[in-house]
Amino acid sequence: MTDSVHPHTRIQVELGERSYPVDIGPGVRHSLSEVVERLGARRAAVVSARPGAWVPDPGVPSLVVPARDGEKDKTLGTVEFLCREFVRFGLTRDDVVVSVGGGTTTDVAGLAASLFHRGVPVVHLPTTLLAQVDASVGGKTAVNTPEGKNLVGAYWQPSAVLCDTDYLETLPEREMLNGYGEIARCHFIGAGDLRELSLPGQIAASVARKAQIVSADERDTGLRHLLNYGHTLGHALELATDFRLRHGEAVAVGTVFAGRLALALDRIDEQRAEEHLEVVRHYGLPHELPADVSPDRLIELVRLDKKATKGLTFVLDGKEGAELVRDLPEDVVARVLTEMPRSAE
Ligand SMILES: NC(=O)c1ccc[n+]([C@@H]2O[C@H](COP(=O)([O-])OP(=O)(O)OC[C@H]3O[C@@H](n4cnc5c(N)ncnc54)[C@H](O)[C@@H]3O)[C@@H](O)[C@H]2O)c1
Ligand SMILES: [Zn+2]
Repeated sequence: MTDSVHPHTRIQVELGERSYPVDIGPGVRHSLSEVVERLGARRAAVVSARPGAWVPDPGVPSLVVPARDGEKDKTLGTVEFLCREFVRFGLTRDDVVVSVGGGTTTDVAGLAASLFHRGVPVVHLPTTLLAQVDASVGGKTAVNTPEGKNLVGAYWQPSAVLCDTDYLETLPEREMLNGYGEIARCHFIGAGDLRELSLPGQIAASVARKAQIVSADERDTGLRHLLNYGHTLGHALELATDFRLRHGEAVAVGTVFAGRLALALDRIDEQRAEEHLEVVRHYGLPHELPADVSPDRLIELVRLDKKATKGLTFVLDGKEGAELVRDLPEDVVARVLTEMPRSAE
């Protein structure tokens, strides 16, 4: 609560010396110059996918490098392009990289920052709901190769994240839904019921839960699995529909499925399984399997998921909360998939 002009919420990601604040609220982008000053940076390279008017003044000499959101440009080629721009500008390790854009831009700029001079501080200004609640927080950065998504990356924690909710004013409805898919899954991984909160409140609560999980397991060797709630089937659905379903939509269907699978395995009762459907529907997200995907195909894709070490592995709700459950019986998974509600087309 340090911004004198705009009310905002601050969530601290606790990681010892690498701890950082995530500020959430309308207008928080304007505190960029304070953040840059606190970091002691003399210059800033601002990688922005948004129009110039949305890029706040960093308060120091800066270079704005135009970027494009989207998976197509989330490549090592873009990382190289950015690094070369940084060199030409004379950016040093004592300066700062700023990203302004969706999760694809925060990912690619974050990776460039991690590599340039073996690591320059980075400040993210995520402009989509998904990037505000998920991609910009937690320090995972990555780019795609033609073989697959997020195959090349690094852990590089930002020095600060400014989630300006004003950015969301221009965000298309479908992109809002995409972010709600991640907010909905937070309900089942310990964030509690966020349905009655304001949008900034929902973002703050989702970030707070992610911050707790990341603090406990920065390098994804345990608790961080929880963030994949709904994602195992979600990833399979994205692939099976050739990305016709957006990530958050696929995660929403995966969340409903996770509830039904946990019920089938007697881990939760019927009411809790029903809550999965209610939460997903509350946010206006899809809850049915698309008509044209077969359970067999989905199971095949789940097996290929990079997070699945062996057998069928899902993050499932239970009496003590969600946890990673390995080696699930294939016949049960197949039956629950077959019994899922189906969309008409
Ligand atoms: N690093 C992580 O921990 C992490 C976590 C989750 C997701 N991700 C990554 O995030 C990416 C997805 O992020 P995304 O959903 O933001 O996608 P995105 O960056 O492609 O942006 C989605 C769309 O929104 C548009 N857009 C962005 N901001 C806008 C605004 N303010 N107004 C209007 N339009 C706007 C973009 O032009 C784009 O068309 C994926 O590549 C995924 O791998 C990373
Ligand atoms: Zn996700």
